[in-house]
Amino acid sequence: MFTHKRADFGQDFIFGAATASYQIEGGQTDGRGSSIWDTFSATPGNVRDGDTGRVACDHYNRWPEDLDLLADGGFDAYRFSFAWPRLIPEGTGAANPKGIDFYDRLIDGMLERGLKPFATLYHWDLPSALQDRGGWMNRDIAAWFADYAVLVNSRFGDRLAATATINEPWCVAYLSHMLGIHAPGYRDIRAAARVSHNVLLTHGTAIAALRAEGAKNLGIVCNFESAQPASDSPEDREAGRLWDGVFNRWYLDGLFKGRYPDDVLAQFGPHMPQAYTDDMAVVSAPLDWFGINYYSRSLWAHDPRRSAFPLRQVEGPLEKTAIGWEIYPQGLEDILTRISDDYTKLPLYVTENGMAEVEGTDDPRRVAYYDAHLGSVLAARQRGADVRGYFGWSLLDNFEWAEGYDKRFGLVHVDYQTQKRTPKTSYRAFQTLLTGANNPR
Ligand SMILES: OC[C@@H]1[C@@H](O)[C@H](O)[C@@H](O)c2nc(CNc3ccccc3)cn21
Repeated sequence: MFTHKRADFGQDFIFGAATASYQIEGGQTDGRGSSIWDTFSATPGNVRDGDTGRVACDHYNRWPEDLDLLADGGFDAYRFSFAWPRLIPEGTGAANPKGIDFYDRLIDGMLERGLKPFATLYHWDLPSALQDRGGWMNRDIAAWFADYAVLVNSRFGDRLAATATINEPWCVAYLSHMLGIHAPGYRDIRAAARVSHNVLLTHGTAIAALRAEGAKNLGIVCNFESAQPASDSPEDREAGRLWDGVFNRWYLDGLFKGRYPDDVLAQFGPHMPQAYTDDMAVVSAPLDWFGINYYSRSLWAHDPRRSAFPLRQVEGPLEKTAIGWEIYPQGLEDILTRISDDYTKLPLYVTENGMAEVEGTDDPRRVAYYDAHLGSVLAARQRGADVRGYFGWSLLDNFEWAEGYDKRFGLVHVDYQTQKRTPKTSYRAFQTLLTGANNPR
């Protein structure tokens, strides 16, 4: 079990678990439109074992059981995402009544169980029809997304505890348009530069539209890692700092200082959209809270072979998870205090933290991982960071993007042949922390 007690976090601290629509819902029916992850995963070579989200955890049909797992575990909140193609199949235009009905029932189901709905408007499943129109590379996506956000707010906003516009703009931009590892799979510095701006412009445009509708408790979720040099050489120290710019400072500086970091701009060079500086007031729109996803650290060395972003990742020596990420709890304390000290005094939520582990329901390593990272949250709070909540990633084993179903992050095991859910030891650890009991269902 954990070494911490619920009282250590204060009575108002929120504990939750997180998921995302494409990773768990399945339900490619009832008017849901195609998403870029449907097409990306259907393309051979993009996802391990050719896995897709066609069925996933069948959450579209099994959501009552999954909400029961959250309630029985003693969680206060559920971080979920809306599937844009389920609500507006073509991305713009007519809404899908069956999509609205699904999320109506899901959100009411949370409220009936005393779970606070923490919503994310976009967790990577862009409607394919919008990709046909340029997707994130088209500046018009800001208006398309704002209209979608206003629809969500009009139908569900009065029941949501908190709303994030976008999950992990770095993944939407760099991972998906520079590295090509996620959908739509571009490997193009010009696309990456333009999307790195458009994704934040879209966020800010949606915030303005939602404010005009009277929406409250608005934020964004960004992913951070502790970017460190692979050696003490000046070149490697510069490489570590540049990656910190790419992964962390681009978003922190953009959102909270209204400017992009010069070292990253220098790498993007002439590929930035013209007059992007005119958008920075919109990009840095005031927020009500800020979400931090943290998993690990990364080590970087100078790589002179590369004209842009001259760096390469180096494998580190620390214990690793089943997805190969080093276990480095200190990095969570560091990023929380850095954001609080250098960027914003907004309420902070750890909106994702967790680890991939080999299949099985007894997961002592994951218990130790969570215990250590919860300790980092406490340490950051003691250093003045206003951390208001923590969400474990993930409630369920699920579709892990390019890794398919091979990598399991769940507190609850899923047998994909039978869809049987089985709480793991780590779920029991949270249940004991949150309810004082270890009451197997
Ligand atoms: O990979 C685990 C989770 C993933 O399932 C979530 O959908 C996503 O929000 C998420 N973000 C990270 C951290 N960022 C990241 C870094 C490299 C590749 C992919 C994601 C991890 N995760």
